[in-house]
Amino acid sequence: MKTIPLILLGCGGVGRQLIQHIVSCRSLHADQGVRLRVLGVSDSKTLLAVSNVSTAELDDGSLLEICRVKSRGSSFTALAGFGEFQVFTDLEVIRKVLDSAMLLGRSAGLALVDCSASSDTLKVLNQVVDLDCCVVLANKKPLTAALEDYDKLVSNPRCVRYESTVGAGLPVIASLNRIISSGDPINNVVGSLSGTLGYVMSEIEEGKPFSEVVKVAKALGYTEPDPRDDLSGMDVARKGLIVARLLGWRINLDNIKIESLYPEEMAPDKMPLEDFLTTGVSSLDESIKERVEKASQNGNVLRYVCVIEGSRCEVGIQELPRNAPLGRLRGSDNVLQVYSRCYKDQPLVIQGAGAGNDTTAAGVLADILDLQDLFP
Ligand SMILES: NC(=O)C1=CN([C@@H]2O[C@H](COP(=O)(O)OP(=O)(O)OC[C@H]3O[C@@H](n4cnc5c(N)ncnc54)[C@H](OP(=O)(O)O)[C@@H]3O)[C@@H](O)[C@H]2O)C=CC1
Ligand SMILES: N[C@@H](CC=O)C(=O)O
Repeated sequence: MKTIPLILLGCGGVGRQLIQHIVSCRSLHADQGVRLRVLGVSDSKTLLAVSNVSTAELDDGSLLEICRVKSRGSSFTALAGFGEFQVFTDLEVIRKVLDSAMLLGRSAGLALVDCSASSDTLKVLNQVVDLDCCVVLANKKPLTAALEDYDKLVSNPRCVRYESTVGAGLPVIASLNRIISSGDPINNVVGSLSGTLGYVMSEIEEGKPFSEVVKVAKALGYTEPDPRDDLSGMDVARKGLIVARLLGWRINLDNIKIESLYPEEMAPDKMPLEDFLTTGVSSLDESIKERVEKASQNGNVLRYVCVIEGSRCEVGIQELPRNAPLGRLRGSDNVLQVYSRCYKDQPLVIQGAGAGNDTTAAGVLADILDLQDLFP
């Protein structure tokens, strides 16, 4: 039986769902001859990990209890004395991850799985890459950091997977990689890549207020921890950048033209999230309703679109015919149209649920399993 030892960073909506998937797929994975050995799980403050990473693992009871505690909103300290694990805080967290990577990297192997929404994980991810470990990301931020950090992170492509960063569980990165490695030049990519903005746009067409549907999108697990990451277009820009860099573009986030749905004075550094959700977002209801109605009078709908073409990478609202491929999208579905030599007149189209904890965590799990040939 193959074993994949892993440490999970981030135990929010996606991280917890990943743990649930790992536990519920035990017998499926056993039939496939592979076992996922979870050595540790962290949130923003604490890492719970086994002391002997060469032989031990967090048992399923402990993993499920970790999920229960975090979904109640409690901290990991509520688990003191529950299972056979040690508690690491502050600098000890990185030390434990790096010690594990040093010990396992060249023998049993280690996958560091980033389901956080933090930029702070970049350093440890790059350190474990240097130690011959694998990394799997749902978190877009490390991949959208400065080019030199990105280059380092993806320097050993066989050991890096990040399918869930674009289109959640949809096979976007894998499909693009196949086209690229076959020498088929990709000329143009157009997509609707935000589950949140897709959901928001199609719900306001039904007459619901913007502020209300933003809150529902958050409750459904579609938004980033701060939904302004979605509404500013920044989350889509990150996905655009990940795709553009995969296509070989040497660009950074500030080379992307981004349209925000809220004014500068509501930005995270100027308005607390709570104020944005209680008063800020509802002050936008009327202007967004007018924009949607104007498009509707022209027989059109509004969609938030990402375009990567020529030397242009931009994300913003477009008014599109209701029956256009992007206009027909409903709910949190994403669509990506890829034009290349082989897909010249009719694009390759990848479409389906593009957000949500279940599909995102399923994408992360599939990425981990995809690495199995690198493990003994
Ligand atoms: N939901 C979706 O549809 C999709 C999400 N993603 C990505 O998945 C990631 C997770 O999203 P989601 O689960 O919704 O986010 P949550 O906010 O629910 O969870 C984030 C988790 O990361 C932890 N965390 C924060 N900083 C660090 C850190 N420095 N080290 C380790 N852990 C940290 C948080 O800790 P604490 O609990 O202490 O706050 C929390 O447990 C995001 O990057 C998101 O963009 C990607 C595709 C789709
Ligand atoms: N917040 C994102 C989640 C997936 O990346 C979205 O709405 O698409």
